[in-house]
Amino acid sequence: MSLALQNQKDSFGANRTITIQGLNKSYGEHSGAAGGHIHYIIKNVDLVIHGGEFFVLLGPSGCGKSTLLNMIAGFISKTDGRLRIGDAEIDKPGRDRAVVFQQADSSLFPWLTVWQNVEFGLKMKKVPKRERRAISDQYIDLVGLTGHDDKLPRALSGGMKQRVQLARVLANDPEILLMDEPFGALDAMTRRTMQKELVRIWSQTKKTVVFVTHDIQEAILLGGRIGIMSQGPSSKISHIYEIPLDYPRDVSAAEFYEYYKQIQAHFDE
Ligand SMILES: Nc1ncnc2c1ncn2[C@@H]1O[C@H](COP(=O)(O)OP(=O)(O)OP(=O)(O)O)[C@@H](O)[C@H]1O
Repeated sequence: MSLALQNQKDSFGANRTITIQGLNKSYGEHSGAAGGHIHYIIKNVDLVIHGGEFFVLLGPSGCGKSTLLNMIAGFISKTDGRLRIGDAEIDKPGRDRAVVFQQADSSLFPWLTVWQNVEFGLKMKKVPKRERRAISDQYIDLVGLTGHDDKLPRALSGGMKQRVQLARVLANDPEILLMDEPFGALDAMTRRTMQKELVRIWSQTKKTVVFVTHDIQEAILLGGRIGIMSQGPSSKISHIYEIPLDYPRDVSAAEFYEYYKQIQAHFDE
């Protein structure tokens, strides 16, 4: 492991803990027969995500997973409650967090090559060119894109673009990676490859990962813990499953299927 990655690995700890207490999000106030009520998207969310853990938010479509992730990102303001990283209350985006979106296309600059996209944030931070190149090369290598440095995004497959997005985010060295169904637009085989790669990258960098999905199998493949969000409105974390299986995980293993059945039954209740 390179020195830069080792340093990142050594630097995580309690200051990266995400603590959420009584968090509410509502949009607007609507009149009702009883004289008015507030429409809550999420209500009374309590959750602690530890520094360095791989935490999955799993729930049905529209329950509020992206809303919660975007609140942690600082893109969406809370209505009330507490949301902290370490001791700091979150009320805006910060360099400690980065978001990986489902559509890599909308986050990459089409006129920049792979390595220019990856080094972009470093350039904005005025990191010297030689250092930028070294850091970019390191992350291009980490995501398995060595040899594709000079290609433009239009010459890449969907999976490769998602790797570029990941390398760019990692090059900025955020402490927390917020991933919103990042593999949702990929075909099944590429998706499986990317899931394996993400586990490998996470185990090397030990970033805190908060990963949103509505796919139970993906949640069990990736998550150290899985927080189940209830159907909205007024969604909350209804249960947390610990998944103590070793990585890489085998979807055909009996233990894997046991977790699948338990979680499926949770949604069928
Ligand atoms: N700006 C907004 N104003 C009003 N309602 C909103 C706004 N943004 C999101 N919502 C509502 O909040 C709810 C939760 O949306 P969100 O995108 O967080 O769900 P999700 O679980 O991520 O869904 P999916 O899995 O389909 O992406 C939805 O009912 C949505 O219509």
